[in-house]
Amino acid sequence: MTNRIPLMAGNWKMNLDHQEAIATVQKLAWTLKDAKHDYTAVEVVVLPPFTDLRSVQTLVDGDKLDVKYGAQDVSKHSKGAYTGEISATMLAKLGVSYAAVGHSERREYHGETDTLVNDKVRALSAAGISSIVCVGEGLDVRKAGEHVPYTLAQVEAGLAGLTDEQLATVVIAYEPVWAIGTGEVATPEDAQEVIGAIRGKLAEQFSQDVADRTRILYGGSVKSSNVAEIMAKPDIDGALVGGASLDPEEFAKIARFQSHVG
Ligand SMILES: O=C(CO)COP(=O)(O)O
Repeated sequence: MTNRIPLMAGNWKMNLDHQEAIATVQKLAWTLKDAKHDYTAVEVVVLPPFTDLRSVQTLVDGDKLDVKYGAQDVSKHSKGAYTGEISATMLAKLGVSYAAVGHSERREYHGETDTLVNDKVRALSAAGISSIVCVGEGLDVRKAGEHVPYTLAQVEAGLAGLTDEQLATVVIAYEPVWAIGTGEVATPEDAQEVIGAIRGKLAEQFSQDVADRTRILYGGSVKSSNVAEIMAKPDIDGALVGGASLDPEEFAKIARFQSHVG
């Protein structure tokens, strides 16, 4: 038995300003309260744009909400002349619990590499923030049947040289690029194949203990209608949800996936 607590994280991407963020998190928290959601059984996290974080913090602290929040990216640098960057310590000061790193959109549009991902994980760990390290193959790689080795290489390089202490703050999200925002969800079997392989890789690269305790999420067109079958797979510990997380009632249903299981 493992004690990996399922994690449902909503990546808002570049959507919802700080006022919309307040309304959305309020609605999410109320919906989950009505459903008597047990946050110790399924952790619920939102990843709003940076400009929303202070407002979300004020709401969460003021109303003592159990919803956690995080960032979609972070700088590898700790401070200084890095125009436009946001440091892990700045995020920690805003009560941020998680930050995504290496999202495929950042890899594609901002040239983010596995080496940079590795530096960002280190910076976040030093600030006490959990990384959600995103990996996953594009359609060409999938078609070539290379999706497992491709994704495992991202894991290997992204986490290279990390200590047990640094790994303790890492969550991995497997997001096949062809399933992001396309409505084309990987089958639960596809997701389990790669996520199971990632867990095997963690055992080989680090230890069985690290493999057993690290949470690995699936991301790519997750909705309330498909989350339960994805979560039924043994190695899948949660979901990184894009579009569907912008609707707080839909995202609450995703977090309540167990109530859909027979
Ligand atoms: O990229 C994603 C989450 O990080 C997935 O996005 P969608 O859920 O919109 O496919």
